[in-house]
Amino acid sequence: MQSIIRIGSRESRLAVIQAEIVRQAIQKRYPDIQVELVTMKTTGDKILNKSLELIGGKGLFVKELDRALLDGRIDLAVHSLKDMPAEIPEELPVVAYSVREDPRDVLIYKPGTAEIPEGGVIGTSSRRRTLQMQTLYPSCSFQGIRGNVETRLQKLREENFDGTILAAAGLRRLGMQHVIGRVFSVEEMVPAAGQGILAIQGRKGEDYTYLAEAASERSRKEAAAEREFVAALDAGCTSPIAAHAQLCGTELKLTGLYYSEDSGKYWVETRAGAADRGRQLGAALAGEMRRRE
Ligand SMILES: NCc1[nH]cc(CCC(=O)O)c1CC(=O)O
Repeated sequence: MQSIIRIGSRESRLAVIQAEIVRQAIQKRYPDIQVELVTMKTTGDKILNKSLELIGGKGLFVKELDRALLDGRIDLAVHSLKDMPAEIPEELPVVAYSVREDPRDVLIYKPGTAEIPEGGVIGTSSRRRTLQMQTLYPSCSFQGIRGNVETRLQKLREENFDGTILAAAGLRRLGMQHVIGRVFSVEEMVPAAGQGILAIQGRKGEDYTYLAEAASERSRKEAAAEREFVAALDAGCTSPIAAHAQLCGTELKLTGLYYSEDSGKYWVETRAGAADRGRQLGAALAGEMRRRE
């Protein structure tokens, strides 16, 4: 085993905390190995003023780390699984999935308030969240809000927003769960595929048995079903298609959200299948929902 392990991550505070979770898990098991974080700015982080759609989508947040992994400047990269594109390069597979943090989305009210007023303005750039919020808060309007978690909370304080929606996972990892106003159930607001799970990416053909204790089989199974559902239906990174799976014993329960660009309607459905056949379950639910359109 190597004497030093370098873990790459984006520079945001949340990304560093997430990489640190993985670093500590490895360090705890292998105290004699040096485990280091290497942070880097990604194209997606540099161009915050343009919409993700214009600049080329999710992949932008991972490209620089992919390159560093290929070059051997880092040995692992830690990502929020939900930010990873459907197509992951074959040479850079996900070699472990973390235990899942709270997968739910939450609503944060403007500081000093405890509700969204009639006709209020919700800050979100996510079509998935906007679509489901229109059902929950039909009188509200929606405006884009971008940046990392801290920036969005700052915009909520200073700009004309009555609320914003974030992932509970990110807030909890940042120790900022006190800002949470309302927690949405995964049925009310189907989370993004992979939400709350950290993906640890490595190089093909290398031995990553040292990650065994940092990895969750449960997350791997849930992620397989969720990501297959999205991959089977997805038109692109800004599509509102969403999925959430829960392992219950030997069974996986998968909830999928399917959106039709033609009709502007969406459907949420749940289906169960064998725990070790997550991909088949994701594909089956996707096929079923597409036919229902
Ligand atoms: N889109 C940004 C992003 N990517 C990952 C998280 C944190 C939650 C997670 O790990 O799934 C967030 C913040 C958010 O959506 O509120």
